[in-house]
Amino acid sequence: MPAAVQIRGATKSYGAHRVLDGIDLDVRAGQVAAVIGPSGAGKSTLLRTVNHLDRLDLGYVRVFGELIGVRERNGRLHELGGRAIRAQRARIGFVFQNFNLFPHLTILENVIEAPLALRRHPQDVARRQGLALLERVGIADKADAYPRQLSGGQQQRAAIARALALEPELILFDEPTSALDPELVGEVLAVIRELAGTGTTLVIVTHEVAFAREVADVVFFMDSGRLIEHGPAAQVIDHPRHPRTREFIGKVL
Ligand SMILES: Nc1ncnc2c1ncn2[C@@H]1O[C@H](COP(=O)(O)OP(=O)(O)OP(=O)(O)O)[C@@H](O)[C@H]1O
Repeated sequence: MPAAVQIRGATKSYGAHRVLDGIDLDVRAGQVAAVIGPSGAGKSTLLRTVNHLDRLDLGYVRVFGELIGVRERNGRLHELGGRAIRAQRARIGFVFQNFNLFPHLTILENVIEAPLALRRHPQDVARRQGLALLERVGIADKADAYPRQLSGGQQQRAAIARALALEPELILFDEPTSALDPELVGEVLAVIRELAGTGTTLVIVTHEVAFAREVADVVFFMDSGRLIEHGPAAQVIDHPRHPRTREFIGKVL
């Protein structure tokens, strides 16, 4: 079975600033992976390359064996077209820091938009499945409300329901709780915790190191565009080997 996510030689610069510097990373199918590290380390950029929201200068990403955003021809990588990239993206759930719900659609409409447009599910089937997902994240009573009428925690739970609606085998979370007031963080982590037990592969960029230790099978510590250390959560967080990891963990825990 191919790795759920395989990243090789990921390198990317903005101008003279090398944001990703030759990263190799593997996440096995069904694993929960957490990516931690200081601000500016390149965590979000790395995550965004996994569904080609950001493009690599060098290296490649495979998701379940398939090259993402590029194809190989004559030993070189060539960009795929927009339609092919969108089709790949539809198979990968993505939860953004700032929810990214459509403001003009109700919560239920947000959740069923992709199944209706991409999977051509009949309206009643999509609505039934959408309501079940909202039930699962605990906001079924908000189905007909608009995003602005919900708290940040409720909006993020709606965004998770939306990510689940296409039944992805892989879900990427980009700092899902960092835009939330502290008292709302727990309700979103509870939903992610529940997902972590279901066999879906999750990759979570997070500042919540204690949460990473609790749910992650594998933790990746990044600094200055490099992958410094990785391994089981108990090792990387409780017994870090690298001095830079030790310094970071010492500050945040
Ligand atoms: N579109 C962009 N243009 C220029 N620089 C960028 C762009 N996106 C990110 N960067 C820079 O790349 C570096 C890595 O950013 P990234 O958001 O990936 O880090 P991060 O580890 O996720 O940080 P944080 O935890 O603060 O979100 C930062 O120095 C950031 O300023």
